[in-house]
Amino acid sequence: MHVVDSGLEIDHISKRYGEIAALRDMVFTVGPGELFGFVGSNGAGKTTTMRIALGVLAADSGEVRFRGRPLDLDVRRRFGYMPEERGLYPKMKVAEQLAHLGELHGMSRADARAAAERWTDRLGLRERRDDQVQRLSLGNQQRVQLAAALVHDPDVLVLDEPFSGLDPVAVEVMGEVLRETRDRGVPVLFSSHQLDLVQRLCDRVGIVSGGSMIACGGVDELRERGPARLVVHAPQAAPGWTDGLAGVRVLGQQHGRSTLELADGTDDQVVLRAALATGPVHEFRRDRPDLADLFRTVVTEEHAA
Ligand SMILES: Nc1ncnc2c1ncn2[C@@H]1O[C@H](COP(=O)(O)OP(=O)(O)OP(=O)(O)O)[C@@H](O)[C@H]1O
Repeated sequence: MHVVDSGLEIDHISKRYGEIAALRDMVFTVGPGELFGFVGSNGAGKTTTMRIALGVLAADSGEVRFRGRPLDLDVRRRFGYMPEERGLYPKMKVAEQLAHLGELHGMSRADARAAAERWTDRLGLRERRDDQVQRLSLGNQQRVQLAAALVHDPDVLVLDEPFSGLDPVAVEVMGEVLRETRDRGVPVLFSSHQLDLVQRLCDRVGIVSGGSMIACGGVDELRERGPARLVVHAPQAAPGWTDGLAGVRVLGQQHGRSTLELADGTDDQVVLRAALATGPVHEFRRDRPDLADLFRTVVTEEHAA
């Protein structure tokens, strides 16, 4: 029988903490070989979702499945997790700690040591292998945490804000490792407040607000849903040059470069002619809102509803 790998399915999860409804009917799927960015305001429910996805917290209702199976201990052992509250043993040495975690996930001692060596190399921690974790900088502790999530070659990777506090080089390395992991067919779910990074890295993104998924889809697909924009660089145009153009809203103007939002059906050639009437036009291009704009729009609409 051919079994379709449905990846990690979060199926209508709800969770209350007393009076607080942390999650209401949360639904999404991270397919095999998919890098999924989970974004939302503080307190939106990302960490709660991830903890339930890993089986470290129980849902009030709904189900999490991996490859069609509800979570049990065997399935959970094959998960890799980077929690928000970084749970490493502070006094243990880096390589020792990683090998220990590998063994806890069922690896032989030799395999666990080899994996610890491989990941410390890959994540630029070679020089730190024999340091106690508590002596490392926060960014390096985070690299160890990523190594800890990967050391047993997991089938699923779930990372709670893996990019926060990393320097630009570490951000690149982290991004590469996530893409490589995805390319091996692993579903990768991570949360972040760095929307530019999510836009650049992810295949799909989910925007969560008030404990529910309010927008979910391919990054380009979500951006396409937003209103069209024009970027116009007309250095001699005075502020107000678009006044009187129907369906045109000015989003920003700086150094002769205007970002305009066009209502549906607006003829951009009318805008071009108006720009040319001011003098030379060095740039004229269509654009779509980026993820940060989209986030602001959908979260504001949700709050207003
Ligand atoms: N142990 C707990 N006891 C009571 N309330 C909790 C607990 N953990 C989370 N909450 C509440 O549940 C809601 C969701 O919190 P959660 O940590 O999942 O959000 P988040 O999206 O991860 O936020 P952030 O971006 O700030 O990390 C919030 O209202 C939070 O205050």
